[in-house]
Amino acid sequence: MSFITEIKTFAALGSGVIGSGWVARALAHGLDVVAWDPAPGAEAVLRKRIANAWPTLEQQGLAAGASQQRLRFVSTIEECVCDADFIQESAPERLDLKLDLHSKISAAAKPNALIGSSTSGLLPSEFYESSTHPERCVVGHPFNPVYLLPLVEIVGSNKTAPEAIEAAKTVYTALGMRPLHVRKEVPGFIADRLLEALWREALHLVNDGVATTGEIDDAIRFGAGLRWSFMGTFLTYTLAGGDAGMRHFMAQFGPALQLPWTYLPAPELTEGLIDAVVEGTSEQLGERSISALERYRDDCLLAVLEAVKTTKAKHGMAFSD
Ligand SMILES: NC(=O)C1=CN([C@@H]2O[C@H](COP(=O)(O)OP(=O)(O)OC[C@H]3O[C@@H](n4cnc5c(N)ncnc54)[C@H](O)[C@@H]3O)[C@@H](O)[C@H]2O)C=CC1
Ligand SMILES: C[N+](C)(C)CC(=O)CC(=O)[O-]
Repeated sequence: MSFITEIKTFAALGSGVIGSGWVARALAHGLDVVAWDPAPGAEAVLRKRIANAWPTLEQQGLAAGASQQRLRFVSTIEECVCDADFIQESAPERLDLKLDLHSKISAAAKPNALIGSSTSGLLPSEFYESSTHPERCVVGHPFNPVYLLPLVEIVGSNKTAPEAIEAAKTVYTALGMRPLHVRKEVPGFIADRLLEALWREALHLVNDGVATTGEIDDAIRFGAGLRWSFMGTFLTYTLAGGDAGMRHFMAQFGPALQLPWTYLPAPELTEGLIDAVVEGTSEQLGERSISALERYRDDCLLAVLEAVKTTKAKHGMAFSD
């Protein structure tokens, strides 16, 4: 089985937060992009989002021929996918919607064009159930902002060909990403399972009046958040065990896992909790607009990515090591 891995035309279905991020990444990599989104006014919103991200992408370095003008917005699913070499769906997270959409996308697509879904947690065996040529269908779960963060989790369904996983790795790598194959099809995959555990505990802390949303964000951004950009929890805790390493760490801190530090089940999403979270984050946002905050986030991420890259190079490591 062979799949297209030399991509000239990238199709994006759904152009919200994530779909627009894919479009920006693909355009910055010098591809032609065809996009479709059924919402009224979606094209204008998409072009505005791309324009907001473009200065960051220019700073990072555009591929030869990269241009915002190479985006074509079309009015049907079929027009969007029929000539595409690679297809990425970023539609709302609803099983019924994705099932229907993928049966239409896959019927109109070239049979050897890979199809990726941005889903954060739906299972590909379920929503690719009625797809044509399901052997080329995968999840390609990205992280926001898609045009800067390299991680993409690749998850196959029970019908995905192993060659399609390898081909998807090739395509996403060519788009400047760092693919991670999630070998078991589990809800939340790897990354969201971790992020959700943190998010759930954060909501408990707000709900219990222990901390405000700003204080919790401070606890992340001045501590573990800084080291997470270059070292994961397992290696970090190996260092926390001193010269004796992880075995000593487990002996010293393992028993704390039995203490009631975490709640595990999520708190009930009462109106009170929702208000506390919305009010807390509005205060954190202050007078800044969402696009100003996006530009600020992008500048910080560029600086962190550059610093990590330079430092890894000093240690003889590639960025993806
Ligand atoms: N927002 C996030 O942080 C992340 C979201 N994802 C995943 O990306 C996907 C999209 O999420 P967002 O971009 O956040 O949502 P969004 O709400 O920002 O965008 C969804 C877009 O899909 C469009 N849409 C509505 N019906 C559609 C249909 N039938 N076909 C195609 N498009 C349709 C909407 O008009 C909207 O523009 C979801 O599967 C989500 O789980 C993945 C990673 C992160
Ligand atoms: C909130 N979310 C589950 C949609 C988040 C993601 O899937 C990844 C991210 O960008 O944090």
